[in-house]
Amino acid sequence: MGQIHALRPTEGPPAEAAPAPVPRRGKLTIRGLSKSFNGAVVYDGFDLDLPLGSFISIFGPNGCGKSTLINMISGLAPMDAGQALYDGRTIGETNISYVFQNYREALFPWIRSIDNILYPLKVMGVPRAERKRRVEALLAEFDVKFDLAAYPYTLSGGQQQTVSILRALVTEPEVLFLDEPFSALDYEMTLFMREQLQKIFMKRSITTLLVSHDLEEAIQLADKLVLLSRRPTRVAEIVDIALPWPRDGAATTSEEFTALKRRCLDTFWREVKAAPEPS
Ligand SMILES: Nc1ncnc2c1ncn2[C@@H]1O[C@H](COP(=O)(O)OP(=O)(O)OP(=O)(O)O)[C@@H](O)[C@H]1O
Repeated sequence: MGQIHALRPTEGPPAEAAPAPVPRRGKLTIRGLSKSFNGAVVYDGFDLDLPLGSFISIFGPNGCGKSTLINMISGLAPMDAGQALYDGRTIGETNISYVFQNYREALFPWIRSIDNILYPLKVMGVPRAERKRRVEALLAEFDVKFDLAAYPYTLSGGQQQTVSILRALVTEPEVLFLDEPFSALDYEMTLFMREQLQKIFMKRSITTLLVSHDLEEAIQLADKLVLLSRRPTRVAEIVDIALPWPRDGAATTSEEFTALKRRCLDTFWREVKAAPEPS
């Protein structure tokens, strides 16, 4: 998958004239999704219903199709068959942002970090005063500890990914897709980013779909954890994570958290042992 930063401008009048976004509480409905690569079936008639306005983590065995799933339902990759509807609307009618694992290739190196963040708003034709308002509002929520006037290549990995995430959020998306956004960061930075993301999510309740290889992260951030099987991929289990927010590092060692992790691991190992890894 190319490391692009997908932004889908809202259709209709310029953002200044648009009303404040109303959080949607409908469902993301995936029906009859099928996908094969060179004859290898990844999905075959896959169905899934998820509540909008929630933080959803997607976890499963290596190569089961986690990225393929979010790429298809975000419109970045074609489905062979099936559809995904957001409260009854297609992805083309929904305002989304996507953050990739590889932040280095996602940012424009020739413009300053702040201009990377502002870029989608410029493309959308948002007037200057509104652009300033949106960025200031976002920066008030996100603890940025570095100079946004710096060029991306002068920043650390965590700082660059912060810029990517801010750029994704500044368009006030209804749905945010995150494909292993922290996997290239060191542990300290990862913990900090998880905290920042929770702060944003608690305030904005953006529908968020996170693909993670890290079960602790997947549980810590999610309202619901979707556990996938081996290919052809189906839903092995959907686990409700009803832990109080925010969930700091200490929360991940609580008895309740540990029990949830054990339950998810039981399902994971059952699925992994039930079928050999496909070639
Ligand atoms: N563009 C492509 N062309 C051919 N095969 C692909 C393509 N994209 C994905 N695949 C294959 O589809 C399967 C699912 O890939 P995908 O990257 O979605 O899985 P994943 O669960 O996200 O993987 P990982 O756990 O390694 O991150 C894998 O076998 C992969 O090799």
